[in-house]
Amino acid sequence: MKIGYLGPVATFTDLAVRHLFKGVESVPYVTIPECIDSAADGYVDLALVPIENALEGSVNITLDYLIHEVPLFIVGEATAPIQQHLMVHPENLENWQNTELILSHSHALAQCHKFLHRELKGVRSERMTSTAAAAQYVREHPEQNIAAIANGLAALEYELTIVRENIHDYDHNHTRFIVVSRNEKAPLETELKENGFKTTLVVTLPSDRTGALHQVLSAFSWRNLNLSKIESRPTKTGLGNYFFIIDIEMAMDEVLIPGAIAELEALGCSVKVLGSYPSYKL
Ligand SMILES: O=C(O)C(=O)Cc1ccccc1
Repeated sequence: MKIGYLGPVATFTDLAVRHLFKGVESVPYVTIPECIDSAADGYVDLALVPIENALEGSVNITLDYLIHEVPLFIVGEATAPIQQHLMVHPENLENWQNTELILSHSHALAQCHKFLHRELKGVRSERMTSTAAAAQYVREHPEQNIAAIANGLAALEYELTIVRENIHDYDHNHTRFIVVSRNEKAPLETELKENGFKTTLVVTLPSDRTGALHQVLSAFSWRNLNLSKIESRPTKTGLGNYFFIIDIEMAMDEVLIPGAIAELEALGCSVKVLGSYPSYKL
């Protein structure tokens, strides 16, 4: 089995792959769409990508790509704690406080916003495709006095020196990753024990119907179906048109979820099941 992930080596996504799938062949991709495409095209069996961060919210590119671009299913999810560190090339260690540029993934920069504002005020920051891509760039450019925000494995892998540890602004910094596959029932060969199940639906409301969202939510509530997330994303067909992405805290069954879907369809909604899958804590 092969699994694609947002690379290069030592991203947080790579750490999640290593925890979830010990010893499995993994293939790094530069961007989230490239990674998802590799699963859609069958170069890899599964792809693992970040979808949501506790501090920064959804990774929109992941949601949008799954909804609009590829016929893939979510077959698993994993939530991992995230610790961000500031690191520099050892040749710039003495002078790191005069760093001129901070590189990282946009979510990592946002997770350390207060730290950067407090301790490195006025220093420019630039987004990279991932935290590890930032660390790799810093390794390859010792002539520049720059720093990366990334994890401890990236510091080891790219031989950088951590100058400030745990610079994320809030302790409860967790990221949710999803595993996607062309096969709705692809088994996850993991030794970890699941921590519950989820089913994710994409619901499009009938346009301009008063109270439609209220009716949608009541289809879940009177069946006692607990929702762990509801998020709207633009359909990209015009201002004011949205999909609702709804996570139900339960595996697909034969009665309750199909009943809720039938009720939503009777209300004029269109419903797509993005997946019903086990959930893991890393
Ligand atoms: O850039 C990475 O290392 C990723 O895997 C994406 C990401 C960025 C910030 C927090 C969690 C995941």
